[in-house]
Amino acid sequence: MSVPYSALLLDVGNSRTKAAVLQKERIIMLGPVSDEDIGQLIAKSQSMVLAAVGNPLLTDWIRKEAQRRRVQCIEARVTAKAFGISCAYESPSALGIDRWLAILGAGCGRHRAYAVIDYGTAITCDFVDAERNHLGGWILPGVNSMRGALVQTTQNVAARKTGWSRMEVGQNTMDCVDAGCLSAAQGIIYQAREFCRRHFADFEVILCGGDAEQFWRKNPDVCDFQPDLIFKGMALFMPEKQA
Ligand SMILES: Nc1ncnc2c1ncn2[C@@H]1O[C@H](COP(=O)(O)OP(=O)(O)OP(=O)(O)O)[C@@H](O)[C@H]1O
Ligand SMILES: CC(C)(CO)[C@@H](O)C(=O)NCCC(=O)O
Ligand SMILES: [K+]
Repeated sequence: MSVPYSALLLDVGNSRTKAAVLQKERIIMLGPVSDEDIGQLIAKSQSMVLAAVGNPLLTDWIRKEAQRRRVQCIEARVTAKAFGISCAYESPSALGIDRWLAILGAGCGRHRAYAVIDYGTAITCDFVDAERNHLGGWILPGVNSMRGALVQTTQNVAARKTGWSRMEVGQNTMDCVDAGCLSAAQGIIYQAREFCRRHFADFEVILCGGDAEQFWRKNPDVCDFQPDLIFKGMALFMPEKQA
């Protein structure tokens, strides 16, 4: 598939917005952006792809800003089938667009079955077989949400508000919480592999998302890390006319 010339790619997540620029076939990641950055980026663009799961007010403002500046704004949406991949949801529009983009991005040029794990505000894992059927997936709290939920629902468990202990096991409450939440999040890689072994002859596990790198570093032999997957998925939504 030929990827078009140059466009802004915006991923409005639940914690923050991330941007990238698509230049010819290359994705240049700009990282997290402030609302002010977003305005400036839109002003400089001719076209953009928008994918939003968070902050409806900001999303609406982005749409209006694009319209006002006459920037073509393509909104990525989930459909029953796209780029050869079929969606497992009976109501495809209920699937998070970030999940779909990770699925599509990971599917680019891949012929084997795969699992894609997105370590964001929430953690999601989605499975696609070698025939390019999305089988379904998992949604669980992200590491920060896990930690926050523990503090809220227990009397005597305290946790750090920022930063993480890197102890393998804790010898005090806060370290135990950190080690427990990080182990649980890491465990998804092994659970995904277990699911894949039962369902696929051959498979790969790919990680993306704001918290992914640390989990990949601990498990480099059993998974890949592709920080630009969501943007790769978004690039597919650019019409070819700009090529
Ligand atoms: N500067 C930062 N601000 C916010 N989160 C950060 C930052 N640096 C790393 N992170 C980590 O990234 C995670 C959020 O990941 P990511 O940015 O992929 O999620 P998101 O896209 O905002 O949320 P969603 O999962 O809803 O799409 C947080 O759990 C946090 O631990
Ligand atoms: C699960 C999250 C929060 C992950 O970012 C997002 O994809 C979302 O809001 N999804 C909608 C629910 C679903 O995917 O079934
Ligand atoms: K995400």
